[in-house]
Amino acid sequence: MYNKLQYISQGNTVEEQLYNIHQALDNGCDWIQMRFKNQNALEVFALAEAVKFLCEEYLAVFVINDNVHLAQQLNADGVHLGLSDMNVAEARVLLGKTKIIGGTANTFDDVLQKTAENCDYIGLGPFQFTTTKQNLSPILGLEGYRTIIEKMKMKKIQIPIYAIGGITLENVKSLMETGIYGIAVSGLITQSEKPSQLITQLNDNLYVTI
Ligand SMILES: Cc1ncc(COP(=O)(O)OP(=O)(O)O)c(N)n1
Ligand SMILES: Cc1nc(C(=O)O)sc1CCOP(=O)(O)O
Ligand SMILES: [Mg+2]
Repeated sequence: MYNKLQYISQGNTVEEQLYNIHQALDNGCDWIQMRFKNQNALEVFALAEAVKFLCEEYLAVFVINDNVHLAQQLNADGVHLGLSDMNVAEARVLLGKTKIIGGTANTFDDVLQKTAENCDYIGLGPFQFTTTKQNLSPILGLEGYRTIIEKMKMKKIQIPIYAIGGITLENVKSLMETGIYGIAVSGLITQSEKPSQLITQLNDNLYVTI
């Protein structure tokens, strides 16, 4: 099954992105989502080629945010598609059955739609306010996850749910208790001064054996 911790990359230049992604890999992340928004195509391609190589070297999953054609061109492991990106069905035709296609949700109706589209996982957020992404959907908070996960259980929907948006180490235990599958984080890992210790602590809270 999928890793329970996703690192969503950040950085304003190819160099910054590569540094942050390399650091995440070096300190134990094994699922990288390359998220490099509003850049020119050549820079994005150059970064994606380098990240593909790094992820192969570290045996990490390599997912590209938004750009299905780039994921196809580089044979990435998958893509993450938001509510205003290419639809899942079209991406599935381009990428095929074996690639990972994740989708964004903010409401239970979004979850129903992503499930109907046969997404492989859902990024449900935002958990709380974050400056990493502009134009956030309404903030869910713990109660928002509890409500949506409960509705999923009633409908016997079992698609893996990743919480995303402003997540800190202190939030992980209570988020997992809502029934989510895992978490996706960006700033927490990027800005950490002790990334190895942080990633170990995150995984300790994510892979809790009962
Ligand atoms: C795991 C995960 N969940 C949600 C998102 C947000 O995707 P999207 O809504 O397309 O917004 P941008 O990331 O494109 O700004 C994500 N990237 N990853
Ligand atoms: C990429 C993204 N999508 C979100 C959503 O709510 O769909 S929140 C978000 C930013 C996640 O970064 P950080 O861990 O630094 O808050
Ligand atoms: Mg997107």
